[in-house]
Amino acid sequence: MAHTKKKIGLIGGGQIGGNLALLAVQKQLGDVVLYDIPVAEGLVKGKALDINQLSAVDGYDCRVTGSTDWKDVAGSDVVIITAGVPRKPGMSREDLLDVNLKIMRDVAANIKQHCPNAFVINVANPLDAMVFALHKIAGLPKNMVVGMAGVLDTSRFKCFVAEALGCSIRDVEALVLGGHGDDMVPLVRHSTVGGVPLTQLIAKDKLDAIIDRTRKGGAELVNLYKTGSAYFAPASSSIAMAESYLLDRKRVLPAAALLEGQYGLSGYFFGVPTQIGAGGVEKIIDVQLNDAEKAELNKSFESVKKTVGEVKL
Ligand SMILES: NC(=O)c1ccc[n+]([C@@H]2O[C@H](COP(=O)([O-])OP(=O)(O)OC[C@H]3O[C@@H](n4cnc5c(N)ncnc54)[C@H](O)[C@@H]3O)[C@@H](O)[C@H]2O)c1
Ligand SMILES: O=C(O)C[C@H](O)C(=O)O
Repeated sequence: MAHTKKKIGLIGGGQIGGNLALLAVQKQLGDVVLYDIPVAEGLVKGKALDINQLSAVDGYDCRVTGSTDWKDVAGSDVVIITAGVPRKPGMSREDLLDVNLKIMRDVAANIKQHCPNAFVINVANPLDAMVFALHKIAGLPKNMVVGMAGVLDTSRFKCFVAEALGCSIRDVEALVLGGHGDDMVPLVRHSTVGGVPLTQLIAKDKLDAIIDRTRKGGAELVNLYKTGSAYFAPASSSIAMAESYLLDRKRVLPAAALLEGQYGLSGYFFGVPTQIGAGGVEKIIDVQLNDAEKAELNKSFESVKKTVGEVKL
């Protein structure tokens, strides 16, 4: 019988990779191949077995295979890359550039060979530079390559707003643009709670504190965990993007996409609102910004350009 279930290739079976596999199965998005390097064979085989046994309890019909062979990943509809080292307290994401670029060279070359038709979501840091390298090395069409950061950064912002107001997180709408770094741009003017502008609900000093906490949200988790970085929320955020592609939901989600003139910027992957559906990144939405917002976005873009400038392919 022909294989009709979707196939999800997860590259990296660490903290985020394992959670991605669990979520993909729980949402019954498709069969999963959890790939890692040979030294981590027991880890991916163990996680696969453990999740498959949970499936029996809960009645999920999607299977996870733990593998160290790219041939098993071949033909995936979606590939999510979490292969890479997480930072430790005191480090910036940019400090990971050399070590993670080495890993990305290997991963991107294998994607080119084994999964040329997949929608590929990169999660590894430094995010915007890694997705740039991935796109160059794998040679995939621009609409089929994205970086996950904006969904997570926006989700953090919404979480802090809901906490500050004591309101349901469901009614918080917000948008964080820019690179996945400390100068990301939470767009307060475009954020609402139940349709009411956020600026009417939270005093400026409190809002500034929320913006600051959002910008440093990754480091807050790194300082708590001490041996690595966030993994539950990053996994959920990546699955939201994969799901929108696989189910053609056409959700509008912030993602690092290749800019070609939007926001007056070009040539780099950068966090902007995108529409993700069966065509991958089907649209990039050019939000109208005022001068102050534009200046903040340009600053964030310069930071991304600087890091990408250090990428030697
Ligand atoms: N974009 C974001 O918002 C975001 C959020 C959290 C973490 N991250 C990044 O995601 C990455 C992974 O984080 P984690 O917590 O899962 O780390 P982790 O250390 O738990 O897992 C990483 C896995 O990658 C594997 N790996 C190494 N080289 C590989 C290769 N060549 N091919 C396949 N797998 C390989 C390792 O063996 C390890 O199992 C880090 O770079 C981290 O900074 C990004
Ligand atoms: O902060 C990190 O190093 C991991 C990730 O980018 C995050 O924002 O949680």
